[in-house]
Amino acid sequence: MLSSKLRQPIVVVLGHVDHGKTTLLDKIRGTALVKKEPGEMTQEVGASFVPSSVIEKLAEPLKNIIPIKLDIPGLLFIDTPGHELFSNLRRRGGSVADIAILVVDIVEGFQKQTIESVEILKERKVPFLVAANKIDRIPGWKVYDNEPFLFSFKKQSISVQKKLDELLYNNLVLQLASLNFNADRFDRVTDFTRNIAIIPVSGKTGEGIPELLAMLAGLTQRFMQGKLKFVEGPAKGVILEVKEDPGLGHTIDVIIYDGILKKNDIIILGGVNGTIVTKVRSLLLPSPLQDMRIAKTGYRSVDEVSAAAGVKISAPNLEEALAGSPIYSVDSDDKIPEFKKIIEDEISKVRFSRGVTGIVVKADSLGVLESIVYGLEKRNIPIRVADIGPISKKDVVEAELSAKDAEEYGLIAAFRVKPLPNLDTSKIKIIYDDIIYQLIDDVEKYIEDVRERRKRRTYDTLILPAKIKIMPGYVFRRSDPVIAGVEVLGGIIKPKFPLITEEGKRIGEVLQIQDNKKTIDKATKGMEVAMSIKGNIMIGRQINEGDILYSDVPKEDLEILVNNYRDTITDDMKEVIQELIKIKRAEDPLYGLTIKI
Ligand SMILES: Nc1nc2c(ncn2[C@@H]2O[C@H](COP(=O)(O)OP(=O)(O)OP(=O)(O)O)[C@@H](O)[C@H]2O)c(=O)[nH]1
Repeated sequence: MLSSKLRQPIVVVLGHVDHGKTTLLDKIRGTALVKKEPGEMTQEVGASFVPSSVIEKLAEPLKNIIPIKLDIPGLLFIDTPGHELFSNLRRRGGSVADIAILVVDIVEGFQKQTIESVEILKERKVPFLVAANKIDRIPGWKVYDNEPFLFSFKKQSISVQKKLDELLYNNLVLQLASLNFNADRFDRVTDFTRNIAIIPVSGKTGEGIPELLAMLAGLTQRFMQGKLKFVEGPAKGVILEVKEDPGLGHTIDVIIYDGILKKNDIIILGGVNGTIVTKVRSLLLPSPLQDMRIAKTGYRSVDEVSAAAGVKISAPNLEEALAGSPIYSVDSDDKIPEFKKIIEDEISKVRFSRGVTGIVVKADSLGVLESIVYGLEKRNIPIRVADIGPISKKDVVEAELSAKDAEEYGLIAAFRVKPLPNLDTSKIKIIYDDIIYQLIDDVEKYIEDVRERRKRRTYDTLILPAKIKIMPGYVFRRSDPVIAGVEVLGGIIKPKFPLITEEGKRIGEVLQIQDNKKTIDKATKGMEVAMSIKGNIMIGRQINEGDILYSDVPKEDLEILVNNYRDTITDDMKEVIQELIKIKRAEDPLYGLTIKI
């Protein structure tokens, strides 16, 4: 029988923050719970199983539109949505997840993390469909709880129907097209191998859930027969999370995607300090009748689990187990070296030390480390070391070595890891974040900032605040360039400084300064000097004798002056700064906002 040969597809949920991932997953689980017969739903760790009988029941009213006869046993949903756990569902060259639901708020459309989700799905080669969520928020939408979308849609007013299709087109179809994906509302797709199906749903009201489940089941069954073939042999899986459980010590939550895992099996997995070979002490599943999401305490022990399944493994020596690492069971000791090598090879691709000038990346799990490295490399940020575990002396030394070549790379990007005690990290920068993409953004921004600052860092290259007055009766040349006697009223003026009027209008830049016919490189308060000013100006037009001019100090230069060279600021320069801030604020409300003088 075919049905016994296919395993359940593993489904993940991704999307932008607050677009409704958790609500949608809860609704799917809740809907399934209502429709199930006693004993139909098995308990899992880190995942929820929705059996095909439930999906068929939910899709029954739709049988004329989406006819489904399911051969897969059901769908296995990974319970925690989002990038971080998804990263740990890694498998060589791809993901353990068979299909993903990309949740997008239909009203808000694609946001930053939606695009990042698409990128990460592309990278891991996971097909996806789109849940256009929160349709109940469309103005005028009438709620028909838990109905198939197509039924509820039919009962909406023409204007609401139009609005939905408009939002769907503008916020989803066009956005996906810009990422090179063809997509359409699921009931208009004729070729599912070329088009991504968009299913309008509401995680709040349950509308559209029947179609969402039917599409997931139908598509995986139809297009993934090969991948879903169940193999009776030893288990293959991935470590989702490493935990310390009361009374159990260190355990690992594992997703088994192939084969069967039995109590007392020898298992091989990746550890922080090398591969771990151990023996399954017990296989644990949540106790029956317990909400799987809060199943933290009571577990029941089983003799075996078969793919696909989420299970907690208790075994000796799991303290150093590595989330995101592959895990294999073997049926004979001879095979241990072979699988050890497979795991070592795979892990060494993700953990590396290259000796190039670049940053150091430290993370607490293999999958996350891999995602961060991938994200940084896509932004052309070089990486010297990528590794697991707390920040050590060696990491700091590596970052310091990079900093010698380029200050901006004297940086450690840390994901859920901390420095070891008593570590001197004063010579380098550490950026911490628990959100992968935030960390990548922050790293990129820091590198750019250091570069930007370096460009202007030295005092000699700063444009300093200055206030000058064109002395009446001392104009020697009215234009091209203007040559006039000026009095320095405050600050320091130098050749090449751009000048502005009291109204903030740019009028040219200082060409040369002379004192008693000798060219000088700067003039300070109280000096009366001859100055040439180049620019498209004429005395009598844009400026007049007796006018006051200021140097046009860029915002960054002012910040650097105040932050790094505070002791060079004289009282008269301070006054000029205050006047400059007033002038420049008219155009840039942020000018001088961050400085204190
Ligand atoms: N009206 C409406 N509100 C929804 C729907 N789905 C989710 N929400 C609301 O949107 C907010 C965010 O929902 P979550 O499920 O927490 O979103 P999430 O994507 O899991 O958010 P994170 O876990 O923070 O990334 C909550 O206030 C939900 O009640 C929906 O279909 N309709």
